[in-house]
Amino acid sequence: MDISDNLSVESKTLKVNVYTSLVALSVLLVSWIVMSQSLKLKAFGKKIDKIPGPFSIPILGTLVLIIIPRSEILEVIIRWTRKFKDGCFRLWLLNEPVIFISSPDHVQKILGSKEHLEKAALYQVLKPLIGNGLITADVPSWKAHRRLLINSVNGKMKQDGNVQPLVFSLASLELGLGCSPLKRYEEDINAATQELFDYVVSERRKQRQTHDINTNEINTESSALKNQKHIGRGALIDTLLDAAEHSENEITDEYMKNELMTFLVAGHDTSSETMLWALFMLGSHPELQDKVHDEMKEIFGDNRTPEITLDDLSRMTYLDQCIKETLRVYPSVPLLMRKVNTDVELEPDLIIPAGAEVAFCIPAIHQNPSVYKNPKKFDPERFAADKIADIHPYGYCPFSLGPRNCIGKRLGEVLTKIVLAGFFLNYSVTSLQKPEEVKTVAEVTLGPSKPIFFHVKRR
Ligand code: HEM
Repeated sequence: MDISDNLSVESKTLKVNVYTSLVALSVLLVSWIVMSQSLKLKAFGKKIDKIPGPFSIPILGTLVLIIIPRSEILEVIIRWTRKFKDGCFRLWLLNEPVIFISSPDHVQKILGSKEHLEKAALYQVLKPLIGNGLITADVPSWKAHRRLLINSVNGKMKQDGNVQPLVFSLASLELGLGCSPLKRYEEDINAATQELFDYVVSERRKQRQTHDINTNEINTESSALKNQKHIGRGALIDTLLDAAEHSENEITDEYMKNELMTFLVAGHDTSSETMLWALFMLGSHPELQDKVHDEMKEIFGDNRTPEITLDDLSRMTYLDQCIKETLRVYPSVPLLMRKVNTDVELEPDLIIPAGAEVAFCIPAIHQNPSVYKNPKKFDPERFAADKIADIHPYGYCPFSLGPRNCIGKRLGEVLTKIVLAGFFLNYSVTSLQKPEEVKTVAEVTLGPSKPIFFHVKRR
């Protein structure tokens, strides 16, 4: 064996040693990461378990949830809200904790804060449908886009005193999409809508270009003609296209379609479920329905097909109370969820640890007996002008509250009101089932567990 053989054996041994050390180091590193993660999780779990809740076991979580039927789940959550101190309890969904809160002061601490704007992981299920639109957006892009869109949602209504066109473009579609036969074709509708948006975005872009060329060619000082360029603008799609023209906004076609889909999804079923529940409640309380009809007659006299204006809507105070009470008893979005970024001290002995997911069960918040006397009763008088101030501002949240509330709140209210106003001016309705016979099913929106039947009569 010569010296070069020795060197080659030594270098092989050295290589083996380096590999062994690297493998050992990697194993150590991975074990350290796993251990520190599991210690963190254990510490996190311990903090969560300081919050009371129904019986749960490690890994499998709160087992009882498996056997509760879908139509009972809301009632069970409301019961737990009443059972646990301060209306706060934790559930374990397998290994993932969720903390439910319901007291208005606690709700305010999270929804009212600028700190806790992040949505919970559950919202990811909506991403295939609406991508990074406002509802599912992460906080930085939400901030940029919310600022951009808010004026186009509310501004359009202020410009057009007559709100009827809004209803024809949105609510007629709403009533169609909200009804159950079409639910069967949901996938096809979604695919077709995406295709439609492709078409709408590209056509609108072409139209705008042609219009820009024409108005530039006219080259006149007439302000009327200059303004023509903006006729029809102010719609959501134009706000997005305007923003896309300024590259710093990074508005892609994909984002534009997702945002249009977000507004369609967020605006339609919510408003149509509200209309449905309002019909059901007023159809079950004929004396309240008569008051609504009297109000319509007072505003419109014998005109059965009026062009309803914003001014007319502001005079419909009793109908407004009925819609508010409908949204209290049947909030069309039953569940909101956030992830908190810092520890939140709800009470000195009740702390939500940073990183936890918090759920707001709106029906449970709306049936809090310390906010509402006799909470099960449908009573529009709660929202009369001289009583509304008695309601804690965070005890009523059908449109959520705080910085990340519903951007379409005003539009949703106007749509619902105008459709119901037209209806009660011309028709009377009787619900063929009693309220106690119809249960609710909480999905993304709050629907009835079975079809509701009405008898409708022309007045
Ligand atoms: C009665 C009708 C409506 C109800 C009850 C309602 C309720 C809500 C609620 C509770 C949220 C918060 C969701 C969450 O935090 O996860 C929300 C968000 C939202 N709503 Fe509505 N909504 C209604 C109508 C509308 C309409 C008509 C539009 C659009 C034209 C709309 C667009 C949106 C959007 C885009 C968001 C996300 C806002 C953001 O994260 O910044 N909503 N809505």
